[in-house]
Amino acid sequence: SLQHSSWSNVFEQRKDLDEICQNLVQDMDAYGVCVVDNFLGEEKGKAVLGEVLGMYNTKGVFKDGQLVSRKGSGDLKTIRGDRITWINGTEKYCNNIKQLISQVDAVVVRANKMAMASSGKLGMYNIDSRTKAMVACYPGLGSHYVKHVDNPNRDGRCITAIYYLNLNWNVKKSGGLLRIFPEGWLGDKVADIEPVFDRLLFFWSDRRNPHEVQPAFDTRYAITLWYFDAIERKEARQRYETGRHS
Ligand SMILES: Cn1c(O)c(C(=O)NCC(=O)O)c(=O)c2ccccc21
Ligand SMILES: [Mn+2]
Repeated sequence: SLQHSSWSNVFEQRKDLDEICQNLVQDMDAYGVCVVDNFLGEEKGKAVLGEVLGMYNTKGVFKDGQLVSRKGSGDLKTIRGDRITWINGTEKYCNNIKQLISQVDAVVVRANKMAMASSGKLGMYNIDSRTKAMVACYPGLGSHYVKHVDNPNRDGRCITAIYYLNLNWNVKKSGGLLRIFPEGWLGDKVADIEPVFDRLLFFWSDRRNPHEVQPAFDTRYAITLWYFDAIERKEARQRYETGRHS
């Protein structure tokens, strides 16, 4: 269909795949964090957003947010935090999300190969699989995510990729800033990432990148993929199977 054919040239329209991959290899070497703006372009980005909104408005798809306490003005309010659902992209009405996932896969796989050839840090990994896509929504009202490390204990995940869907997001008004505290950045430097529409973010999933989602006051949507290193993943499975897991 027309929609399908327009996907094939998404990179020609935006930036070509090679440029994005070189950018990723360099930034992961230098900072351990990489931001790619206008990843899909407005039309495709809006198509993905439309599918996410459709899912969000379909009862039972998103799990209820965890109850979190929000230090209000003195009183302790409990609010519902992030709401998530896991998809592999083959579900109904997810064709554009599926295409997004395959575009991110294409970047990660190609950058991994490029880094192996140029002995970049990304080349230390052999990325051969990933998690399903986690679609997350913060319902506003101060919902947030406490400072954490995605993969603190070598579960196999080496790169976190987050695609943000929030049109005209203004952090001053709506909060929801992602603050990363990169280990090794001198002083108390932090990376503040605004969750703006059609932005794709990559960062090392391990202890190099503790991060938090600051309180959001409007609904905040994101799609996250975690990419596995083959060896670390195999070792994690072995530990789990022999019950030697922490
Ligand atoms: C909802 N949500 C998250 O938002 C982040 C996270 O770090 N998000 C960063 C961001 O959205 O900018 C997570 O890391 C996470 C991990 C397990 C379950 C849910 C999770
Ligand atoms: Mn996280």
